[in-house]
Amino acid sequence: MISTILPALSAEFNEQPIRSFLLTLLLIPLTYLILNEYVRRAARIKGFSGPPNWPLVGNIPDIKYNAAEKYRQWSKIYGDVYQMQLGNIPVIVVNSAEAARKIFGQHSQALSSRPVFWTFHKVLSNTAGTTIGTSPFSDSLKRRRKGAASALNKPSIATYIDHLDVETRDFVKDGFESGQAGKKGVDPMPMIQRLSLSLALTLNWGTRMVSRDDPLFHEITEVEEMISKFRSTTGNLQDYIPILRLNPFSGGSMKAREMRDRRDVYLTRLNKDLDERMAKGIHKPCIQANIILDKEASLNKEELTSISLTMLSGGLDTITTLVQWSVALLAQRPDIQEKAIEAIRKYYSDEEPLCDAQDDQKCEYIVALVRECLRYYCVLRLALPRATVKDIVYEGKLIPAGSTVYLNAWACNMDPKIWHDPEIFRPERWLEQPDAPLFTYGLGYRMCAGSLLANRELYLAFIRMLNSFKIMPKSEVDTHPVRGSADPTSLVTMCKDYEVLFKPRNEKALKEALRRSDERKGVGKA
Ligand code: HEM
Repeated sequence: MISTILPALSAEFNEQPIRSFLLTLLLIPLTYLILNEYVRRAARIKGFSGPPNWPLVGNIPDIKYNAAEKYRQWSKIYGDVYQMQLGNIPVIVVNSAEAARKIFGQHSQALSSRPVFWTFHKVLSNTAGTTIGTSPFSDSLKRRRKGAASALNKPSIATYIDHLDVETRDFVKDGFESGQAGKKGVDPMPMIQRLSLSLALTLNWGTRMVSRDDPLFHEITEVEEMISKFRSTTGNLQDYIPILRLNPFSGGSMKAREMRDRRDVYLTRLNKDLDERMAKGIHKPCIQANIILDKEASLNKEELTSISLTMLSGGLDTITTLVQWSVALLAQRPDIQEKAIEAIRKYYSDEEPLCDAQDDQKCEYIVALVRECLRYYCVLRLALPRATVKDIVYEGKLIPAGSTVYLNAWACNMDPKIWHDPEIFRPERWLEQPDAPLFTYGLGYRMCAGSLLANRELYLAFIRMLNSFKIMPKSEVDTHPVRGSADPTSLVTMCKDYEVLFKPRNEKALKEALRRSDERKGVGKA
């Protein structure tokens, strides 16, 4: 048959070259579309229903904005667990507390991997550039997780209290000074970014970020923010539509490479500075130095860099955006601030605005307030995507090894079977139901390794900020977690820019507390 078709085609080309050329131009993409459609359909996971989807792109156009909320709405039609398709890749989405417990809780090991994305893993990162949170399962990941887990467990955190003390104190001082004691509006975002970054640098490299005027502050926050965008599960079309990877001028890939190069510069500088201090014997104890000196840690250079990156980026976009949303809400809710002050007064007077840095979350209302902020402003709404390494059977249906699974932490936090009023911001719910599940840190084997540190950091920052200031709105901002999102396509949800007034509750006591604390710690020590 081919022996008759080929000569016929060849004759057609010779007789009608332009028509044949145009026809070929049309036929190639059409053939690709048909073949790809076959591949896409074959990839679907049997037995799981889900929303209808488009050829080539699947459900990408449907979930471009506020994906987690769209998934939550779909769960009302297709059930708690359904599948949708991003380009060629089918994804199982888990939307309720009960289903999350059954799938992520009972199959922890089976869900121990992360999917590999073209832009992030193949263009942006090599092993050294991949954080623990974005690494697929491997022996190297197990070693890196072990290193990070021992640096982030309870006994280790107890040794970081001095650092938490200095950084949260400087956060309050920044609010007081840049806000001119409540007279000038301030944007709290850079303040909290400095806190998070300085803590990460101290814990990891033994060096502080004293001021937000430092050019390194701008470089790291800008690059890490851009890199976080490349981790967007919907922003990079070439991740799901293989043919787009052939485009050598892809703006996404070029930008990703530029960010990788810029990140390499500051990582090399931070590592080199620490090496020099270690060689001179003047370094401060820190995670990198501990691992380098630990002969049994058996981590290679790439793995060490991966841990540094994890420590650097782990709290940078999560803690910062959470505090940004929370301060905006508190400014608009004087009633919650009053309740917080009433609860704080059981332990600290207004003469002690900085409270006690050693306080391990004894004020129950502040603990409840932090948990409610984490629930309501679940910043990583789809946690981090998981890949299965073994088959899972859920309600008689098979999720085969190698599948991608999303935990819709946002929907689980809003589960009406757990809460009768999930849409309302109400810290008291955590006093009424202290054992209720919180999904913001994920679930199972790959759950957030930094949650204990984050909780302690948030508690101290909140109690000090609330006992030092009455927070008042300076500009308007929508604090609704969906409507108010500044970039509804982003992996990490943040609110729009705004300003607040930090009015000291007792200015004299605050000045004195900051002065005494400066004296004790040595102001601005790097
Ligand atoms: C409010 C602050 C934070 C939030 C909301 C948060 C949230 C998350 C989430 C949702 C995951 C994925 C969990 C999963 O797949 O089930 C994760 C992973 C991770 N987080 Fe956090 N995180 C926060 C702060 C931190 C901090 C401060 C650190 C470290 C300094 C950290 C280190 C990690 C690490 C190492 C992982 C990867 C775990 C793994 O893949 O094995 N996180 N985080």
